[in-house]
This record gives sequence, structure tokens and C-alpha cells, in this order.
Amino acid sequence: MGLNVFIVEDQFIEANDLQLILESAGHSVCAIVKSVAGALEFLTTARPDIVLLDIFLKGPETGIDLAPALTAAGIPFIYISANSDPLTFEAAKTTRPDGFLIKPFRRQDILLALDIAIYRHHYAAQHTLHQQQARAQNLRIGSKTKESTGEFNEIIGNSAKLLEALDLVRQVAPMDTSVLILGETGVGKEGIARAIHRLSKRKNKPLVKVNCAAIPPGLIESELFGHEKGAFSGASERRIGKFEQAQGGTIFLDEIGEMPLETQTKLLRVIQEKELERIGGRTTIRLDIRIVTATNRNLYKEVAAGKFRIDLYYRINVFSITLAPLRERPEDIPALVDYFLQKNARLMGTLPRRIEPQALARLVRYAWPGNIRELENVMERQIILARSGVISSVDLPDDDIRADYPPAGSPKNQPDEKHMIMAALTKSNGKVSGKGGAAEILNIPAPTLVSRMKKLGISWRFVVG
Ligand SMILES: Nc1ncnc2c1ncn2[C@@H]1O[C@H](COP(=O)(O)OP(=O)(O)OP(=O)(O)O)[C@@H](O)[C@H]1O
Repeated sequence: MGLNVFIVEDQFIEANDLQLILESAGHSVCAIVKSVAGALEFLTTARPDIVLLDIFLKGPETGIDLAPALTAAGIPFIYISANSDPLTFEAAKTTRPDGFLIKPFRRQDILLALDIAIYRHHYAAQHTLHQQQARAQNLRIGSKTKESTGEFNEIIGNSAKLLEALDLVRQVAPMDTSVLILGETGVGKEGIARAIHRLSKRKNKPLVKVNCAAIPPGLIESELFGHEKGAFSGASERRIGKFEQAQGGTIFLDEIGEMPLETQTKLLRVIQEKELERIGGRTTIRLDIRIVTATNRNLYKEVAAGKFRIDLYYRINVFSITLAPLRERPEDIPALVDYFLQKNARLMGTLPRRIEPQALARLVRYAWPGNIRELENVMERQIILARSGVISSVDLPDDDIRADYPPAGSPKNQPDEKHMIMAALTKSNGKVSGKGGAAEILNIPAPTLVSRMKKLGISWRFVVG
């Protein structure tokens, strides 16, 4: 089957020759570019089967500089070079290419090198997969309790407000205490509930989520507590409710503020007595369950308005964790943007798209009424629209760009400088000094940048997805 080949070569005639040879053998050439920068840009939107990579190219970088990005994206590559001097050869070898062709080359050398490279790459990928599977199995067999990933691997952000919340999660998770998670819609409450479960001794038992707002009021009780066959008209089978499904683990009652008063009374009983009967059933079922709830409403106001039972409120609110809205922690935005860019690239099998500093600055200044869910959706849209692989502007309603920015009380020039620095750090993939680093982008000496970062409280942790 023909391969989709990407040629990185600055000599027009040689690139053309290569193209003719490849096409005559049934392969296709998806693009020819002359520089590393051009190649990186192309790879944010496309995924070739293999790259033919000349070492000496137009521009400051050599083909060897492109190799790490290709390896990271899992794309095989073959070097082509006229220069076979031992030093270059050694430097190129350290990047573990899938082949090496010395100019001038013959048709059959190229085609054979392609075949070998694809075979080797495929074999190497299989081998790595087997190794990973074996390692994962050993981990499971060797230690049941060992965590293979970080504590909060899916919760991105480094703001003081988020870190405070995560600290509370860490403290309360190992206990059986009921936890109430508060915060606006889309702020990440479900992620916090998952983290509480994952860090508890119940982590190998089920975590069952119930969205109380999504179930019609007439069905919520049978959904939560289950029913026996024939308990009411339409109950043709016995149903095991969510509480029983969560036995030994955690139940996460999302949008608890939407629960009808009548169901609240039954829920209170279940929580107090730690037992339930299915609707229409006679047997009492003992429960061993941890209860985590979440709401975007002000429950206390709901209590005052007679819509939420005060005794239930006290039961579920033994320990509360409030997640700040995104507009109160804009310093998390660059890392979240980067996370969504990486996540999308992984799904598409391409390199992540780049975002220009002015576009990032606009994202940072936006008020995000829909919080992180809205940011995720906006990024998805911008990624689709950014055909060239670079996001240079973002489409956001002007109304929600914060007029009160910079926040009251902060020195006038601080937030702009802070966001410029954060934008430069995002662009440089977290690199502060050296070539392509944030200091170079901002055109200031690296030590000056470091001291400004300290002054502005930017503790940058580059997040790789
Ligand atoms: N800190 C974070 N890092 C990465 N992704 C996040 C983070 N917080 C939220 N998300 C993502 O944002 C989306 C919305 O989060 P989530 O569903 O947890 O919000 P929520 O507060 O439970 O919303 P709702 O009140 O509407 O149920 C999800 O896709 C989630 O993965």
C-alpha cells in the first residue's frame, strides 16, 4: 500500500526527484517544505506516514532539530544528507532515525529504506506496547495499592486558589466524611469528586455518579434506591438503585440542589440510618457508602427559601470545598490552554497547534461565565479554525471581556506584564532562557525575566498532557 510521505528538503531539484521516484512506486507526497519551522507548522495539522528529512536546511535549524518532535508524535523518519562527516552522522544517530540515506541516492535505495523504516517502526511500536502491557500487569500484580499516575493528573492549574482546594481534597479524601463541592457550572467539580474517590481507601470499589437535575422527579427515587418487580405500574423487573451499585465505594450526587423536597426526606433517612429498602421491597439493605455531593446553587439560600431541608444541608455539608470560578484564577488559563492543545493533538495524532501571545492574552482576559467547560469548547473551535496550525486570534463575545481588568487594588502595569510573560512562557513551551526561550521572545535578559517572574508570583510549571 502506498505511503503518505512528507519531504523536508531545501533543494528544489532533489525534492522534485524524490517526489517523482516515490510517486512512480505508488506512494504519495503530502507536502515538501524547506525548513524546520515550516515542517513543525505543517505537522500541527497533518500526520504523514513517514518523513524524509534532509539534515542541512534553510534557516537556522537542521533536520536533527526536528527529530525530537517526530519521535514525540510517533512519526518515523529517514535522514537524507550529502554530508556524511562522522560528527554529523554521530549527532544524527543519537536521535534514533529509522533510516539514513546518503546523497546521491538510487531509486531502489530509497524505496528499500522506506520499506525497512516502516517495518522497523511498526515492530518497535508493537514491542513498546508489549513492554507497557507487561509493566502495567506487573504493577497490578506487584502492588494493588500503588498509584501509577500522579495524584491530580487530570486537574490542570497552579493558582493558589486551586492548590488550596486540592490541599483540602488531599486532607479529606482518606476519611469517610461527606463532602460538599461548591462552585459555578463547568468549574471542575466532577474532577474533584473523582480525585476524592481515587485518593480514598474505597478507590478499588465503584464511584457512581448521579446527576440529580437530569432525572425526571417521578423517577429519581427508583433511580437512587431501586425497586422490586411489580412495585408500581411499569416496574416489570427488579431494579438495583445507584446507592446499592455504589456499595463499598462512593456515590457522587451532582446538582443536589435540584433534588425534589420529597426525595430529600428519603435521602436524609438513608444517610442517617445507613440503610435502605428498595421501593416495594421488604428487606433492609445495609449500606457502606461515602457521600460526595456538588451544587452550583447557594444551598443556604435554598434553605432560606424553603427549597432545601436544613437537616440534609448539615448532613451533607460536613466538609465543603469551594472551587473558584476561572475569572478569579486567570493564571490557570495558559496551562489549561496548553493542556487542551496537547490533548487535541494526541487525539488527532498531530503536533499541538501553537497559540500567538495576543490570542492567549485575550483568553486570559475573558470572564469565562461557563468556566473551564467553556474554555474547552472555545479551544476545540479555535483548533478546527486554525488551518495553518497557528491560533492567532480568538473569537469571544466582547461583552464578557472584563472591564474591571486589572483587578482593583493591583498596580496598573502589573497584570499586563504578567500576562505577557505567561503568554511568552506558553509560546516557549515553558522554556525560560536560551534559544526560543521566553526571555528571547520578550527580548529581555533571562535573569531579569526570572526576577520579574518571582516578583509577580509566577511559579511556572509547564504541563505536558
Ligand atoms: N482543572 C482542570 N483541568 C483540566 N480540565 C478540567 C479542569 N476542570 C474542569 N475541567 C474540564 O472541564 C469540563 C467541565 O468540568 P466538570 O464537568 O467537572 O464541571 P462541573 O463543575 O462539574 O460542572 P457542572 O456544575 O455543570 O456539573 C470537563 O470536561 C472537565 O474535564
